[in-house]
This record gives sequence, structure tokens and C-alpha cells, in this order.
Amino acid sequence: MPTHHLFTTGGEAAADIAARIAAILADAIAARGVASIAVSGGRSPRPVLEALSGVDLDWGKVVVTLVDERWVAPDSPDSNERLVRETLLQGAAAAARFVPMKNDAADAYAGQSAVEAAFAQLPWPLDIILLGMGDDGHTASLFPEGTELAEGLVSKALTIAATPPVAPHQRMSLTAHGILQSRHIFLQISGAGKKAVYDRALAGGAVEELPIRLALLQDAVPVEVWIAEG
Ligand SMILES: O=C(O)C(O)[C@@H](O)[C@H](O)[C@H](O)COP(=O)(O)O
Repeated sequence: MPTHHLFTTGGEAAADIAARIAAILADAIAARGVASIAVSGGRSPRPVLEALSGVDLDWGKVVVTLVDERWVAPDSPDSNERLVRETLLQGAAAAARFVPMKNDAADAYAGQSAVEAAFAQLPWPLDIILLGMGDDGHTASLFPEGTELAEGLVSKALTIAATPPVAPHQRMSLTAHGILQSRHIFLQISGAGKKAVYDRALAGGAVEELPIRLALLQDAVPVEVWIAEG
């Protein structure tokens, strides 16, 4: 059962998530000399990443990567790498080592083996995986009815190339296996619509129906969920 943190506004939730992330990263540096986090893209993480950027941490010992990426140029407005560079990797936090999920391959399928090789070098288990959830219950780029969903749930690889059924751009995503190679899973939920989907996911059922269940219906990795009303 996840631990829940309830807030009225997304801003309050974001500040609290950033503080929790900072504390875990600091503990990881103290214990192992390195800290690692994979963050999601989309809208939800932006205020978290901005708040985290201002935290006093030994950023040179922090590895930052992504939960998923859209297969677009790193300067595209749709690039999650761009989001992370513009928000988190500023000021002192620019000293963190960023590991991209996109390379120069013509498409995500052609680029996957090089991404997998780069990800194999990360310090697994990662300290924190920061997930988001779509209105359809997808997490990372593991979409309900996605062609690659079944493989993404059982693969022993860390990453998978995928084409979303509806959303734009080919994706590179962590697999379920990759997401569960972590010490902490954090999830951000905001608004009544997503809260309803979240409650349905938590109540149990097929992971294929609501892929966020891959994180919620397991007890190997502790999960914390920040729920904001708006
Ligand atoms: O790059 C992405 O699109 C994601 O990582 C994706 O899984 C995201 O977390 C959800 O779609 C929620 O997105 P919002 O936070 O924008 O609602």
C-alpha cells in the first residue's frame, strides 16, 4: 500500500516532493557516494524540478536521467531532456551528470540498443523513480493498448522503444523491470480526474488496463504518492 501525501495545491505538493527527493539524494551520497534519480516528463514534474534545482546538494555526485523520452530533438518543446535542462540542471545543479534517453538514431527502435547500453551503466537500483500518470492510467510510456505494452511489462531489458496509440512521437521508456529497479518510487497525481483513475488503479485489476498498477500493486519497492486537489 503506497504512502499518501495530501495537499490542496500542486505548488505545495511540488515543494514537499522536492524536499523529500533532496533528503533521499543527500542520504544516498552520504551512504554510497553517489545518488541517482530518473524523472518523468510532461507537465507535473516542472515545479518539482524547479524547486529541486535550488537545493544545496553535492550535485556533482548526482546522476539524473529520464523515465521516458519523446523521440524528438533535444531542443524541441516536446523533449523531456529539454525540460530537465531548463528546470533542474541550472545553477549548482548543472554539475549533475545527465544521461539522455535520446540519441542520433533515426527512430526510437533503431536507437534503443544504444540507450539500453548507456542505461546498463547507471548505478542500479536508482535511488528514486519519479513517475507521472496520464488520464488513461499510463505511466512512463507504457500505454494501455500500446503495441509494446505487453513486452514492456515482462521484458528483462531496462528500456523499450514504443509508439503511443494516441499521443504524439515515438518514445523511449523504462520497462516495468527498469521502474522496479529502484529504492523509492514517487508518483504525482493532481486534480479530481486523475485522482479517480488513481483510486481505480489502486483498487486492483489488470496491469494492462491501467499500467500505473505495475508500481501500485507490488510490494518490492516502497511507493509514495503526492495527491493535490488542483
Ligand atoms: O513524457 C511523458 O509524457 C511522461 O513521462 C508521461 O508518462 C507523463 O508522466 C504522463 O503523461 C503525465 O503527464 P502530465 O504530468 O503532463 O499530466
